Amino acid sequence: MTMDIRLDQVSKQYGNSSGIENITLSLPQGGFTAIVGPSGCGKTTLLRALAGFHDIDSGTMRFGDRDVTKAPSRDRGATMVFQNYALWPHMSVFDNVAYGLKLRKMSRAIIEQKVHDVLTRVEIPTHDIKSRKPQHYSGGQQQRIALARALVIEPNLLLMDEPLSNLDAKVRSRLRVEIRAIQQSFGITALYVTHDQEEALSMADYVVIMKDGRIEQVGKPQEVYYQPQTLFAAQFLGESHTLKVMKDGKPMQLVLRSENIRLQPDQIPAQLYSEYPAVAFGDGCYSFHAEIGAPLFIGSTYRYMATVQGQTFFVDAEQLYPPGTYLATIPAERAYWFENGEKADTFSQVI
Ligand SMILES: Nc1ncnc2c1ncn2[C@@H]1O[C@H](COP(=O)(O)OP(=O)(O)OP(=O)(O)O)[C@@H](O)[C@H]1O
Repeated sequence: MTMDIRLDQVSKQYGNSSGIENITLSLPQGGFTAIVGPSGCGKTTLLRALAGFHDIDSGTMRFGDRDVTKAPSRDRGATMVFQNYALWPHMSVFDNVAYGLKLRKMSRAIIEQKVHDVLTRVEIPTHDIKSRKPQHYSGGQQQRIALARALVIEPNLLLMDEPLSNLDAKVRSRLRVEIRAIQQSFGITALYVTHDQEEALSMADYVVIMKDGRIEQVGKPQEVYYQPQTLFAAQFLGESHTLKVMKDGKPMQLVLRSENIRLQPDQIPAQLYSEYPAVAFGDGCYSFHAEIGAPLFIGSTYRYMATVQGQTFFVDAEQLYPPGTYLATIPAERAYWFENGEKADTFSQVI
């Protein structure tokens, strides 16, 4: 069975260091929610609190209609998939997956059926699962076995803690698609922790951005990427750069992403008549003059190091540009403005 999961004002401290603080979050039934954030921001603490692996200091957690705040882990019906697979090496794959069913005292025939079914759904051949141990499978296969072990007990909530970080890039991108498809086919509510923003954006229905134990922003992947609500969210996602600039006569922070900047050759040197560069607005774009250095070929595009009054940022472009002075332009809807760290309303005037 799967259900809505709700956390209200959940906090957990470890001595003086705060793990998570006042987390209020809903995980919609059957949805895939990814938590992303830098190391130490509290992602694992939140997952472990939901799993019931540790007590929380305050707040409530509900699984559907049920308050599980004080419920022991085994009564919550949440299962966890770990980075290191955590399969038992001395047990066969069959016994690994069957373990949770045996604890629930199911009949031998039902266990056989369920183990075969779930392994088939995660595409592990079942003819030799009683003789093969997990370590005789590839990393990607071991993670699919771990997923099968978590899913076979039909949990209310599937928790995944950086399940792909031990795998190489190619296997990782394939498993992203596979895990997402498996989650959808089971219709299970899932919470997935990663520090990889691409993973979060590409897999999830909802992305939670965390910083210092708190939630910065929650939204659909496109919302958090294109409409960041905090300076941190804007800086964290994408290849982002923060420039201190003058806008409408005020010093402000402009967060821009390398892929959104267009270059036009220009002879005018960077304007040096204030402490920070001045940004102009016209034709739906912000623009300023920048010095562009030699290109670096990074695969599908070139990356340029750009400088404006001593501040550097990268521009990604398919075209080859010789080093020199350029007008850098950014569509207004892709320019994120902050004043003293607070989101500023986008206002557009020619300056
Ligand atoms: N058992 C513990 N004892 C003391 N402090 C802890 C403990 N576990 C976590 N912390 C602290 O709580 C904060 C959040 O840790 P947590 O492991 O939840 O972060 P994370 O976002 O999962 O990090 P990472 O991406 O590095 O795994 C960190 O400051 C961490 O040092």
